[in-house]
Amino acid sequence: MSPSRVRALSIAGTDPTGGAGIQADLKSFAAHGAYGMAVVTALVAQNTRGVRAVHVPEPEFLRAQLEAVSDDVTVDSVKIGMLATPQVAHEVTAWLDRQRAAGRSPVVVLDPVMVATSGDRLLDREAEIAVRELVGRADLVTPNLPELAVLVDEPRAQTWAQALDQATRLARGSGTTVLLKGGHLGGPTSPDALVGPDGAVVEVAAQRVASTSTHGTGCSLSAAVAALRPARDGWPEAVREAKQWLTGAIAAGARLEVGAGHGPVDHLHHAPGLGARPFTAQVAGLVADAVERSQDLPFVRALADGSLPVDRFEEYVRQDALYLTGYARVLARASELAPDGESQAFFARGAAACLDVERRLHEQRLARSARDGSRQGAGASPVTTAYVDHLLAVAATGSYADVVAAVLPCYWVYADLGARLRARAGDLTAHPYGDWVGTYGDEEFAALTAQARAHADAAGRSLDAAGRARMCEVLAVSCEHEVAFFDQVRPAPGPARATSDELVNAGVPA
Ligand SMILES: Nc1ncnc2c1ncn2[C@@H]1O[C@H](COP(=O)(O)OP(=O)(O)OP(=O)(O)O)[C@@H](O)[C@H]1O
Ligand SMILES: Cc1ncc(CO)c(N)n1
Repeated sequence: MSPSRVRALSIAGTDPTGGAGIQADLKSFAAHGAYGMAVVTALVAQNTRGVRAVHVPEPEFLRAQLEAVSDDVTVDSVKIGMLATPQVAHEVTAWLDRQRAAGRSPVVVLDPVMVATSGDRLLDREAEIAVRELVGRADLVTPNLPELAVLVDEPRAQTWAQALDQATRLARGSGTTVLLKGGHLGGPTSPDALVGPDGAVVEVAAQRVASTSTHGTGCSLSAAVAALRPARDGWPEAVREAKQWLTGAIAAGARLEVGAGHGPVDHLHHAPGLGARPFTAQVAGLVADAVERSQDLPFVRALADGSLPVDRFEEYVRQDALYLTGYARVLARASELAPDGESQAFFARGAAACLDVERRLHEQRLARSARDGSRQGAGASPVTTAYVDHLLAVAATGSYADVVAAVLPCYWVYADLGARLRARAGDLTAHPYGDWVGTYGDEEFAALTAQARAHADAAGRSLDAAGRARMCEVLAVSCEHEVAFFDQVRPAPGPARATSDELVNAGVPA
């Protein structure tokens, strides 16, 4: 059996701020599914603003690290970065030669690092010659324009055509494929080109991103290509994929908020679910705000202290029953769209429970009007209609995630408000609306709400930023409707404190 992942080794310097060097290489390997390993050539005290100091361990220690890896692990791919001194370059060259002599031939990508993005040197002048020797041992070398100039021992190219000409001579002379990086040219695009030893040129175009998050782009790109190459057909395939990933990583870099200089790229930008905050954590503030505003409404205050006239409570319950029939349809739609059996069953049970509640409320109303001849009241109010229409619109046009976000506030706002009212109301046995408060403030409803939140988080996990934003919008609108729903009933002044007899059947059971 072949191993499940490409085993990739970075031989490079460090960046304690994690944007360049070994640290960037390991992230880049992981971002492309490789198993990452690292041998340190130099310890660099640097950050996004510049290099402060470089410590190069003894060459013997570098050799010991390299041997520790190759004595034990089959290396499929090697990325070589900062070499610092001629001695370091010679050690790496000698190790590669020993690997080849032993019949091992990992893919070798050489990033001829000479200067950091900040402009600081990372390579001795004398080491430049030693790096030229290494080019011939690599399968791919990835110079930027200044590095290419050093490798061909000529002045820096001023145009893309001059750069291609230098790259062609380097490839022919060394027998190594060159990935020429145009990042330093300026202009609206950031073109790169693969130049083969036979002179064949494959250009890999990419949009230039207006961003200062370019610290370690060269490291990250060469590591990505090293991770991809053993699992792809050729250099063009590996480079195109890596470039596309890097362009996204540069664009997402600013949001990391790392450092005040040239910031790092976001290596994991293409895995939005990874490490991102759960959806419910993202919207918890919105829901808390809706609960705050609801609890201060005249209707809710009067409900909590029991001063609400019973006809006002009945009006609320009537609207709630009308709402629940619509809400049940939307829960059924969530069940229909659900990605797995558990969520399918959860929302189907929710729909059935709502219809049970609605039926009970309806029967109580019929019984009451038969008994005392009271009016049954009109149909759905504009406020109720607006809420139900919002839910039905999401159900008709939205994704499963959208529908789950839309139905969530009905659970969440009620559960949190119920818990507060319950705490505020004290002993419910003597409370005129004790049934209602007890139902929404109880642990069972809190558990259902926690499950609904978990389903929303699961739905949000695999979404990109736009999908998440849609969920947030839909939930925010539902929260507004929740508040408006409570606010539609004004506790009219009046003596009508509910009698216990009137209220026996008025509660809303779960
Ligand atoms: N602003 C940008 N937008 C898009 N791609 C960019 C941008 N800047 C650099 N790149 C790409 O990043 C890769 C590395 O670019 P560059 O030529 O700057 O290498 P480098 O100088 O070795 O990088 P570094 O020293 O920062 O590690 C190239 O593929 C280049 O096209
Ligand atoms: C260790 C190291 N390698 C490469 C670069 C180039 O960005 C850097 N800044 N640091």
